[in-house]
Amino acid sequence: MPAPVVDAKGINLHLKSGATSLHILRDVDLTLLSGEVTAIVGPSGSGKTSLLMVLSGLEQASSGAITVAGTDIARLNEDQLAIFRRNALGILFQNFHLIPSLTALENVALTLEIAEPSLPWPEIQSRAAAALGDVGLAARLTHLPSALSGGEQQRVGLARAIVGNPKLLLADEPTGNLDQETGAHVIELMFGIARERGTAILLITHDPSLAKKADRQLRMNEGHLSERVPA
Ligand SMILES: Nc1ncnc2c1ncn2[C@@H]1O[C@H](COP(=O)(O)OP(=O)(O)OP(=O)(O)O)[C@@H](O)[C@H]1O
Repeated sequence: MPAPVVDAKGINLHLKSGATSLHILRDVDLTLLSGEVTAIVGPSGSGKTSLLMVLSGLEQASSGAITVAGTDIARLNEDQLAIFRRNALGILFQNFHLIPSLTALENVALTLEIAEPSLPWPEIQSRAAAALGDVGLAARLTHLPSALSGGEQQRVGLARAIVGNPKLLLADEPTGNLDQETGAHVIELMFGIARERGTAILLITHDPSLAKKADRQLRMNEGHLSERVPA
């Protein structure tokens, strides 16, 4: 059996809020396999985003062990973590975070250029265009974000997240700003691309109908992560 993309064991996260220390993640274990889509649901403030922060190395766990794509991320310094994020991770946010002055193609190309600076520019452009084609935006390459619908902007975000072929795609409420139908379309594209390429996906969502489309559903409650028993 291939090694999991994410192997996290006994993760605890304490954060300071003024004089008090909050226990945000409590003995979290998580294994994510290549090509598998896992959804996390749970109440607001239960620790879902915090878990994504820890898995991406943006927040350091207080205890526990985390291996992502074969790398023990606790051993990496800030510079190594930045390289790890560029090479192994794709991240999709609720707010699309596109650069407003760059076209769809330039937004995706810029990410690839940063991740793989040695690639020749024509190859960067053709891979960025292919990623936009994969999300159905081949006819929108030269549009600025302001000339794209919300769903199209999030598809540019998805193209940007997958253009470097990450092993792990982290998506935090990626459909939160979209209507139900548009959101479902983005999710289907995302799941299809990930399954085809063997990317592991961790999706945070408040929408039970989207969570149901995942291979596995987990529930975060007060920092505890458990299997979700579907209603
Ligand atoms: N930098 C921080 N310092 C102190 N506390 C924090 C910090 N970031 C998050 N928290 C707290 O950690 C808890 C978990 O937050 P988190 O954002 O992970 O929840 P969530 O489940 O993603 O919520 P939501 O569904 O509303 O996005 C919350 O109580 C939050 O106030």
